Amino acid sequence: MSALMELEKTWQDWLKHNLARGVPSNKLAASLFEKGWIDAAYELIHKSNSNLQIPYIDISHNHIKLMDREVSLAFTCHKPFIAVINNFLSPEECQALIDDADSKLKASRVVNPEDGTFVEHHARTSTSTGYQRGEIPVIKNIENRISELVHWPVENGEGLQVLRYEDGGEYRPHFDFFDPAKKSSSVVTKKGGQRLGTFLMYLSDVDAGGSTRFPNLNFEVRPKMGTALYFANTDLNGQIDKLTLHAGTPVTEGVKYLATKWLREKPYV
Ligand SMILES: O=C(O)CCC(=O)C(=O)O
Ligand SMILES: [Fe+2]
Repeated sequence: MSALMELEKTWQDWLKHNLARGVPSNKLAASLFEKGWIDAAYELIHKSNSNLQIPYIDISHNHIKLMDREVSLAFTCHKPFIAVINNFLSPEECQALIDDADSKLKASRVVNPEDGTFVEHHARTSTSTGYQRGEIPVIKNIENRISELVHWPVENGEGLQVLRYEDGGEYRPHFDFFDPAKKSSSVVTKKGGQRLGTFLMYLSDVDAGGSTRFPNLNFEVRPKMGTALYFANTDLNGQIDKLTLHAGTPVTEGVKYLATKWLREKPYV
């Protein structure tokens, strides 16, 4: 049954009326979303020819059959949109990424808000390495799987990054979106536009610490090998959402490996 068809008659009339008078469908979808009718909001965006398309995960079922893997939703949050996806990667895929990345890791960098250059910073104490899209077969498969799950083209993804956090390693609270108010924004969005979503994959189990924490939302996701965490950095109107402030908390026992894929508004070429 279509989620739009399941809406109460008064809301269906409201929708028809506003569409007829030319209100953009993403604006109407945002109102549905605010009301908690997430499926209906996404269905509206998906069915309409709205210019603003956004990545979305179908949360109508607890298990999702993808082309090459069945995954399950362990946690969802509506505003901002957040989903924790279990069984997204196999242990073999996690190990293959770790094995390939291990010899290439270098100190991680962050974007300098003043000029858009990448610089080392005490707020991000991990080592990492970046890949081209499809650089090795395991990455190509994973990128296709992400694309299928979030309904977003592979071409709009930045290259995968693999990170390693050792004892005390962390990524202090930050946003992944580019703030239009910052000087660097025009430089970093030139290629691909805004970072609409963040797709993190935990490649290792960590004995203690190493959660991804959302300080403004009061929860954290603990790392578990093969689990993925997706969150939307902007709302349905394309506005940056400051509730997405997040951090990788210090690892206190063990080693945390993480793969990060940022999803852009437009093709990232
Ligand atoms: O380490 C984490 O859990 C968060 C990583 C992160 O925020 C990022 O790579 O942008
Ligand atoms: Fe981040």
